[in-house]
Amino acid sequence: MNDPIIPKATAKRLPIYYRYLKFLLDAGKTRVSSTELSDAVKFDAATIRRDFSYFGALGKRGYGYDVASLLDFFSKILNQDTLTNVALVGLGNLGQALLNFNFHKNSNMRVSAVFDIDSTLINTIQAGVPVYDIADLVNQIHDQRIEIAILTVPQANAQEITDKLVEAGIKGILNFTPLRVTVPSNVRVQNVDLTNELQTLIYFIENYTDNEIK
Ligand SMILES: NC(=O)c1ccc[n+]([C@@H]2O[C@H](COP(=O)([O-])OP(=O)(O)OC[C@H]3O[C@@H](n4cnc5c(N)ncnc54)[C@H](O)[C@@H]3O)[C@@H](O)[C@H]2O)c1
Repeated sequence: MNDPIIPKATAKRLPIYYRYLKFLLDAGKTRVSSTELSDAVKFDAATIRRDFSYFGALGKRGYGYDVASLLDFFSKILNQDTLTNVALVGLGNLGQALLNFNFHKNSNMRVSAVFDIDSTLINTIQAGVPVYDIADLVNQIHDQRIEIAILTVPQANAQEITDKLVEAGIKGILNFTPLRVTVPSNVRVQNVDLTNELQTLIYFIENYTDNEIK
């Protein structure tokens, strides 16, 4: 299926909509209004209506949105129907935490291969996932057809490992290292920086009084 081209900000809100709609469905709710959704997910109702309109999902006045069909639609866009195997590179403090978490709330993606240079970790199974020598990265990722990697190595090794991931055919990298890695245009990098997030939160708390924050 060809995904519709949607604004990045809308795409970022999709998993949040998805989680809440799943919660509603599990709770036996069949429909939801944009106002109810707005209260739950804390985006204003107009934003939600605009977001949904990108998918051709138009709520009916006095009825709202049909939960099951929205969920079905979002799950296709978010690829929830197919299992996504993810590689984790760097099994230190942060890598261990992510591996133990292993996206259990979302049964459609999981870390299925770990890579490290530490000989005490290589060829062991950690949290049910095999740990490979970093020297095998290109071969393993290629053979296992893994397209997404989480990068939790020291900053000094980040670019070198990124280059190997690109060589192996990775399409997306969730980069936790502070380095803004360089990749070719066909590879997407999503940077995660908890310090930034915390600073942003502090800024909003100090500068805004209510929930006008998007
Ligand atoms: N984004 C954030 O909010 C955030 C938070 C904490 C840490 N970090 C970053 O995440 C990274 C990991 O942090 P940490 O505290 O887990 O570090 P760590 O030192 O505990 O772990 C690093 C791991 O990478 C492995 N490693 C080292 N060189 C490697 C290589 N060439 N190939 C494969 N594996 C290699 C090490 O053996 C170790 O297991 C760092 O870059 C750190 O700055 C980011």
